[in-house]
Amino acid sequence: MTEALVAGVDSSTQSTKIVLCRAGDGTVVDEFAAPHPDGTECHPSHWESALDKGRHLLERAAAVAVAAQQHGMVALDGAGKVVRPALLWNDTRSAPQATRLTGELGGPARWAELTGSVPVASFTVTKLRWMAEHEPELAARTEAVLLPHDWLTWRLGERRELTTDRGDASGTGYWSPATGTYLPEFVSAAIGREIELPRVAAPNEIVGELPGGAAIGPGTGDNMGAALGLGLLPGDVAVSVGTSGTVFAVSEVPAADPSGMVAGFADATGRFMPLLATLNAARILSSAASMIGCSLAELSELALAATPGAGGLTLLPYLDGERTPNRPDASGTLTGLTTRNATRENLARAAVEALLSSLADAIDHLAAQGVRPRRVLLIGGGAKSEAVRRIAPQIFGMPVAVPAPAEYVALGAARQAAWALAGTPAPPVWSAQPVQEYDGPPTPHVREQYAELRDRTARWQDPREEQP
Ligand SMILES: Nc1ncnc2c1ncn2[C@@H]1O[C@H](COP(=O)(O)OP(=O)(O)O)[C@@H](O)[C@H]1O
Ligand SMILES: O=C(CO)[C@@H](O)[C@H](O)COP(=O)(O)O
Repeated sequence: MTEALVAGVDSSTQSTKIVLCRAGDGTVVDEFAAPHPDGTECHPSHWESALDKGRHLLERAAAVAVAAQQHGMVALDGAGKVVRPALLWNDTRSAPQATRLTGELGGPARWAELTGSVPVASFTVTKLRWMAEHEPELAARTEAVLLPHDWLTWRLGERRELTTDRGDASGTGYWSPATGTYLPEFVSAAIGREIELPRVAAPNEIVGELPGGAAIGPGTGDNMGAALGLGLLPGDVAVSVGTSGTVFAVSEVPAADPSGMVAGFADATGRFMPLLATLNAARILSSAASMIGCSLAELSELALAATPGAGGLTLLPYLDGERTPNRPDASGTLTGLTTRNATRENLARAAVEALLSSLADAIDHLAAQGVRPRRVLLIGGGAKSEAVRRIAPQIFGMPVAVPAPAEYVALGAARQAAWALAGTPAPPVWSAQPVQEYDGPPTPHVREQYAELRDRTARWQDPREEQP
């Protein structure tokens, strides 16, 4: 009898990826990828169209599950129609609403205690408030709100029931990882009334079937999917260089950081997942490559040809504002430029060092919450860069393990599908990917250069922020 196949979807900011795997050990037998519009808002129909192009993989699966970019606001009317393009995790227009909601509902400490996080513009709850203030007629038509993975799962299952999972629910700002319950008063504070929220399914629950009978798992947020796909263990810290930069770990206890740096999310297996997300990551590299007029591969070679510190050239990579730290109005800044260091190599190096310094700050904040990395795993599209791999240990001050490039978010979704199919208490044990170790001499002066620029610009780029 041929072994059952399972399919996992990753509907992320820039593209849709699907893997078809053997349910028993996760061996990938087929893959698919298709771009969809990125930006900071996107009509969900584009995600569905991209997914439909890969439906031939889903039709070979006995079970499927969808992981997707977190936080996006998919507002539905009473007939289940999308009322507006989804505002996405990287849209910063609701930053003022995040500030107001934080103050109205007890301040950062209470938000952290009740929801695990202090809301910034990424969080769904702030987008609901933005819509209520700026698009009242659309808010009045909104009868339910879903996340991107919820909506795709609902559409795949022929709209049987609105469901979500703990992992993605924990990024809304109106669900509590500590109690596992919704906070309807937070939704009412945002949109002015209670609206329908998806039921939070169990981590391995079958929540629907495809027309051909394949089971559909609950799905999850993309970072929760990546943790499941990596088989992240306590002590591991994942650093993902995708459209977003994320630093996360799995934990047996919920996090609650009143500073707002660490988001206290839930994972996809019933545990917790403290996480920091930056708005700028892989696109720091593509922007630098565009400025220099080179490919990403050439950018890597140029960066490796320069010396640590880029001759004093330092980039603050807040190209679209920044989420962590919460500086939505910031912009990128290049400093230290002289006739001596103005080279393509130094600009490429400064871009890589900016990306990695930003992520090193995130690792430090996670450690301050008690999550000290035993091992750092580097994943995401940006981890394909040899310069990123070789410079990361120097900036992080510790060795870095780079698993073989794979679509870990989609793999995690496929593993969840296999878990739902098996109905076992724990997810199936899948073969771990081989890792390549990178190490190098620490270069603390690079982070000192970065920290000085980061802190100096905070004083003049974000006048709204309270200065210490
Ligand atoms: N060799 C490379 N060097 C640097 N960046 C890369 C490389 N390959 C892909 N990327 C970048 O990785 C990003 C996509 O990574 P991915 O993890 O798939 O992101 P997401 O999950 O947000 O779609 C793109 O911005 C792309 O430019
Ligand atoms: O907002 C977050 C995490 O809180 C982002 O990680 C989004 O989930 C987008 O992920 P990618 O498109 O970068 O995978």
